[in-house]
Amino acid sequence: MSNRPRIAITGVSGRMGQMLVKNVSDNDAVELSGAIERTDHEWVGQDVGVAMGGQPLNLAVTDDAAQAIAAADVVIDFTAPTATLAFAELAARHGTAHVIGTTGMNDEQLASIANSARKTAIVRAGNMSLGVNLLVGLTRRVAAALDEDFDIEVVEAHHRYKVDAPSGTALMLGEAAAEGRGVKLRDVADRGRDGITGARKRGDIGFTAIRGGDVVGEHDVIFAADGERIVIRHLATDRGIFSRGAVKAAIWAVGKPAGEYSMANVLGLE
Ligand SMILES: NC(=O)C1=CN([C@@H]2O[C@H](COP(=O)(O)OP(=O)(O)OC[C@H]3O[C@@H](n4cnc5c(N)ncnc54)[C@H](O)[C@@H]3O)[C@@H](O)[C@H]2O)C=CC1
Ligand SMILES: O=C(O)C1=N[C@H](C(=O)O)C[C@H](O)C1
Repeated sequence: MSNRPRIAITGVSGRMGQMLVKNVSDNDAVELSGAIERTDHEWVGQDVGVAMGGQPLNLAVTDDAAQAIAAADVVIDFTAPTATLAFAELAARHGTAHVIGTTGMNDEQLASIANSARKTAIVRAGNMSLGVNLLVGLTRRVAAALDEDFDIEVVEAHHRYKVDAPSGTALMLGEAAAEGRGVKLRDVADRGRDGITGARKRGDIGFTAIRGGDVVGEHDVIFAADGERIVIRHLATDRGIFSRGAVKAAIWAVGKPAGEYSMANVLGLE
């Protein structure tokens, strides 16, 4: 009997799901114990390795999330908000740790996640890469050092299939900038300019989203003043950075007390 952490992965046919299956099954320190997809998905019942076009991994894709989550120590979840809420409730019921990469959740959905985190450890981040989580700290510090003569804009670009905007990462960076300035993002966020918008309001934090092609994920935080501009940039070229971060978070989360944690906690950045 192995005592390696047993990891279940949700949405295994997805862009992130497939990357996670590969990283977890290649990692000798952990065991891939569950491969979950939505009911009616054509992969359900097939070996997950074969469904991905590779060698068998001796694990069938299941739509029985309750059973797979109950049998795991930790579930890694990059799917969609409503699915993630249901997985969080299952993880809480079974005391399974939960790593959430899903973005696009509204305030009510985030409150439901916080409720599940009263019963199990949840690591949630709009971006699981080391680089972006370093950038978050940097953005907070630069925003704290500058006054409102510097207009803050967050610009992000992603592939044509992304369904939410601004990206989870853009919102993390916006939150960090607002924290640095000592304001609430909800009071200063300017999202979706169109038409006669009027001049920019001093102190606002603006968001712009570009969608196209196969862009993995690009984020700029711009501090623009009269006569100078600071740009902090992160470019992702490989989804492996998110996936490896999520596996690190999963190993870290096993055995942690109930609560909601960030990647900064996992990476020891705070
Ligand atoms: N936090 C981070 O570092 C990152 C977060 N993401 C986020 O992860 C999420 C997924 O992204 P992608 O993999 O690109 O999307 P995708 O559309 O390729 O994959 C989503 C998968 O979830 C599955 N799914 C949906 N509902 C389900 C359910 N009820 N049960 C089981 N499976 C279900 C779909 O069938 C699909 O396979 C998005 O919210 C994205 O923004 C993506 C990359 C990095
Ligand atoms: O949907 C994606 O692809 C990504 N989503 C995350 C986000 O919303 O920030 C992280 C990364 O940028 C890729």
